[in-house]
Amino acid sequence: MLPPDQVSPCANDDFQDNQQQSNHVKLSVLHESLHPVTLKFEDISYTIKLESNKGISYFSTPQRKQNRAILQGVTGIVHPGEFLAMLGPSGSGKTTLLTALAERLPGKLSTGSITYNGQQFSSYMKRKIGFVTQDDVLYPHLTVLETLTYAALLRLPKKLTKQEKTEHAEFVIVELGLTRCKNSIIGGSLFRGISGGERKRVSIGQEMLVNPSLLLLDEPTSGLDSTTAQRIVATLRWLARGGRTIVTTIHQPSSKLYRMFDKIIVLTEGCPIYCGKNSHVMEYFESIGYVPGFDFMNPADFLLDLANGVSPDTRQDDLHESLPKSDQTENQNATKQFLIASYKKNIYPALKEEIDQSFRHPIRLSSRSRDENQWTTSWWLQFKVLLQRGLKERKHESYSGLRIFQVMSVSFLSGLLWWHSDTNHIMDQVGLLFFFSIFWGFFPLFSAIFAFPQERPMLIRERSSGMYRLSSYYFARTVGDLPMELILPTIFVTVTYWMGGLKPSIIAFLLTLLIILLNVLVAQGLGLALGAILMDVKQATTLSSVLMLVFLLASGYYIQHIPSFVAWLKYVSFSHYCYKLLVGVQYSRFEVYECGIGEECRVMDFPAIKCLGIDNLVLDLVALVVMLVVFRILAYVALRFWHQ
Ligand SMILES: Nc1ncnc2c1ncn2[C@@H]1O[C@H](COP(=O)(O)OP(=O)(O)OP(=O)(O)O)[C@@H](O)[C@H]1O
Repeated sequence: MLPPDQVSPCANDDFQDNQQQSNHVKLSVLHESLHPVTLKFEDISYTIKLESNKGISYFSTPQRKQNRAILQGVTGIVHPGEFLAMLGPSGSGKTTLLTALAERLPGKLSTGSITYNGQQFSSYMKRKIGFVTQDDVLYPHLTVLETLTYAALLRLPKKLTKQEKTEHAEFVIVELGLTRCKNSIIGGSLFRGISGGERKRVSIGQEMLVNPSLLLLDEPTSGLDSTTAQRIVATLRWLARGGRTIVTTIHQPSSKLYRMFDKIIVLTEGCPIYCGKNSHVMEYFESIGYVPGFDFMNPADFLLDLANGVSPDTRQDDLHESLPKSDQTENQNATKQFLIASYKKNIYPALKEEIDQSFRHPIRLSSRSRDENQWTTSWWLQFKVLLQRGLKERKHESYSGLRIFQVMSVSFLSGLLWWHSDTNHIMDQVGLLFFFSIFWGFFPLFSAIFAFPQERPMLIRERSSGMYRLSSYYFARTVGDLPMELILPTIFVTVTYWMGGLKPSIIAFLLTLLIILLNVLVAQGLGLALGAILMDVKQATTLSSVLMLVFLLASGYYIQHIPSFVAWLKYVSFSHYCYKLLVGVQYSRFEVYECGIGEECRVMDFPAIKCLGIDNLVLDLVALVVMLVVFRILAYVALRFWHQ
């Protein structure tokens, strides 16, 4: 396999001759762009509203929202096969521009337009764009190989077999120099995994896999050593030569790296001061009076100095000499203003003409491309892969010893506390049934709240690139949680039911278990819905604790004479239905208990049970099933609202 920097730009034929058959398949998918894209952006301006408070006191009145221009009049064109870099000081708007080009800005552009082959952004284009963000959003418990293999399975087209997709993932690993750490876990904030540079390469690899026509990268070399950075930029250049359009932001490239770009845009405070061919940049600045201070200066350093308003010592004209030298900031601002004005006068007209020219010959997507299935993989495959990935990622969490210990210890303790209670101690027995309904309401509810808010960044990233349907993700996530959600209550009920001396009947035991499992699913559904609606763990936890407290009190165990104007509360409490069903299964209509010495009373007349009224159990069952469906639909709708 040829290293990327040795690949000739037009060497597709040589390539095919030199590579083995298997490599040929991988390279053809990775190297050649099947749908070249010309990216044009014209007069882009983007403004955000900032809310500022005068003081930091809670009592200070909020000031009016201020507008802040982040981008102003940025124009450019990048053809297939070109590699464009955005340069500029920190805060100059590079990331914002890149995000705008990926159509992922949270707000709308104030002015300007972005087109892809002369057409607006579409769901078709969404799948042709690869976007590598500055922060790597990766699953911490997966290995490098697993991360890239799952991405390959989800993102590569249906026509490739599983084996071929896996080989692609392996190929990208070799290509990005990740072989040594391919079996290491990614790692997170609480446990160490691969290094920051390796994480960045995994993020790039995920996007490389899909053979994007337009690849946008936010600082792909930050935190990397110069050799690795060079290798990555060489790979990107190689990808560009395959007919892709590649745009990257870059902070402080070495001169060697800098020379690999075809075009550059230099930004200062959101305004462009240069946009065009890399080979012409020095010539241009020389023409307006700026040359590097010394012969071997890195051009990138020179440009960054200019973007910061720092003019080199050897300025050839004395245009600014009249400015007061003592005031450095003013001087720098004047330099920036001069550079912006020069751009508008000298570069913008030519750029505009180039864009207008290319608009006359818009590249039309072939009807085949337009009609191409919106999704690269089937619903079922997406579901299977997401389920498998979710199980792997969350097995530490779901099957954590701590969680199992928590449930087992509570079940043994409850078994001991209610040890062989019998019907004669009916109050205790009813208490155990109520405890079942409440414990298996709280536990799954609070576990489920975290599901969607925690996975949101990943979902945003993957859905933005059209990786899978929301429905396949939703089903995979909920189904993946089921085994542990159901195993733990099963163990709990088995231990506590028999230790607690409840009705010694297999049927009664199985019915009790089924009711509790249904209760668990309802509580889990409510947790998922609250998490998905609020998308904030803190708010969802607070609301859930209030709800559970209301359910606890309104279920009919603690208070038997609830005032009629709040009595309806029990009808919205799933714990109430669960408790009622458990009591109904445990006691038969004509069962008696010892209510005094030698005195027998009907169980149905026991105050707590009488108040509960255990007739119409079918209706209670229906209520639970309806809640199960409604909460899950609600969770899905809320998720769809957040991830349109
Ligand atoms: N949502 C926002 N709220 C407040 N300020 C914002 C927001 N988005 C962007 N900005 C501001 O816009 C400016 C440009 O931000 P951007 O991230 O695009 O810069 P950058 O050139 O990529 O910086 P860096 O190189 O440090 O990543 C910054 O000053 C930033 O603080």
